[in-house]
Amino acid sequence: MSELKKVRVAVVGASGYSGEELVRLLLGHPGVELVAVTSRQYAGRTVGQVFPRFGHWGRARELRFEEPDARRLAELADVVFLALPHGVAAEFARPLLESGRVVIDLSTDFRLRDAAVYEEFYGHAHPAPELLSQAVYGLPELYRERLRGARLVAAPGCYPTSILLPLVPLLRAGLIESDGIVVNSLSGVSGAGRKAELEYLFCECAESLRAYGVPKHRHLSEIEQELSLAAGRRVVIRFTPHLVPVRRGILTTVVARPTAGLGTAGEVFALTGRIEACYRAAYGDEPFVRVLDDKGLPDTKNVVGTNVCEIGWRLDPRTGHVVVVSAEDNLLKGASGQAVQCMNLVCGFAETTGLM
Ligand SMILES: NC(=O)C1=CN([C@@H]2O[C@H](COP(=O)(O)OP(=O)(O)OC[C@H]3O[C@@H](n4cnc5c(N)ncnc54)[C@H](OP(=O)(O)O)[C@@H]3O)[C@@H](O)[C@H]2O)C=CC1
Ligand SMILES: CC(=O)N[C@@H](CCC(=O)OP(=O)(O)O)C(=O)O
Repeated sequence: MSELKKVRVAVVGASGYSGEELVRLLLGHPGVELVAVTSRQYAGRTVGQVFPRFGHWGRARELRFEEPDARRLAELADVVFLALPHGVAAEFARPLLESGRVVIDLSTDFRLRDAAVYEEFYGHAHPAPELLSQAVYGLPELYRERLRGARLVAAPGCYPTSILLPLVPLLRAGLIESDGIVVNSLSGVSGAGRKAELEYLFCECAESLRAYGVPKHRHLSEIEQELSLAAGRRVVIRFTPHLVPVRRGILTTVVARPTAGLGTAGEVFALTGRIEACYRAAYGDEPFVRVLDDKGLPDTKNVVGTNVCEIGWRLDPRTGHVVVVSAEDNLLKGASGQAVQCMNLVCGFAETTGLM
């Protein structure tokens, strides 16, 4: 990619929470020019008017939200980010891809390989099944090589990222059993999007905690798809998401059974070494995954505002389990930061550009 010619990028759904983060990251990205942002409710207003915190950027004072129009976006931009509700994203992806544009989709529309699984979890037929085979699952730590030069990127969900990063290396290495895995996740309220719905009003969720999506949250579809690929056999997990009264951040706790015994001090010592080596091999060189040493467990305050997923773990010889904890910012490593990381790979920029 030439130093002089910037990649022209657009964000569809730029007034939502993940769209806002994309705008912030792309305004500061040295390799791109943000040429268009869309919002139906704010069309005509500048980015600086809608998001006063961006007002110090000259570009934010001149760039105006516009009505979403796929044909116009295809004329203006080389790369288009879709930060739209699922279903709507596919409607934009199809014409943009037909016009030869790169699409980086943050919704669930292209994350599943099998349209029948989509139908099972989303309750309706897939809106563009013919495009599924060309989508690359946008988790760079797993699919880096396929992302280079991809035309359609399906950025993973926030819960899936927080679950796949800790679990995939252990499954691939055969260090844990693929059955009986239990996962609990806690999400900040921005995970639900910037919409006015009763259950997300301040008085409904402040100082209160609740589980939801039990027993079959829609993210199970992509989580089990990717865990099954890692294990080489069908994996079914028990997953319970919770809403917690913070603005952003996800904390996930995974409990799994090691394939090796934990009955003696020697076995504990041996498995400790194998898990350490496994994570070192998987993430030792990764810029956005931080595996903590045996004194630390993840804490969302250390990752909110960053594109980092933190992972920590403990063996529990008393019950014969391994407990792995991860923390990430749902709007960054769980959404927009990861999408920009993918764009960097697609466009040939250094992977950390605009994200450090
Ligand atoms: N929030 C999170 O933590 C994460 C979200 N995601 C996914 O990313 C996508 C965006 O999420 P999020 O930012 O939270 O959503 P928000 O609800 O905050 O924002 C949605 C955006 O889409 C626009 N929009 C909504 N409906 C339409 C439509 N029919 N046509 C055109 N534009 C529309 C809205 O603007 P306007 O109404 O003004 O047009 C708004 O800009 C979703 O698919 C979500 O599931 C993925 C990972 C994490
Ligand atoms: C707190 C909350 O409501 N979270 C959302 C997850 C949002 C998200 O990650 O969106 P995708 O489905 O596009 O991945 C939920 O549970 O549906």
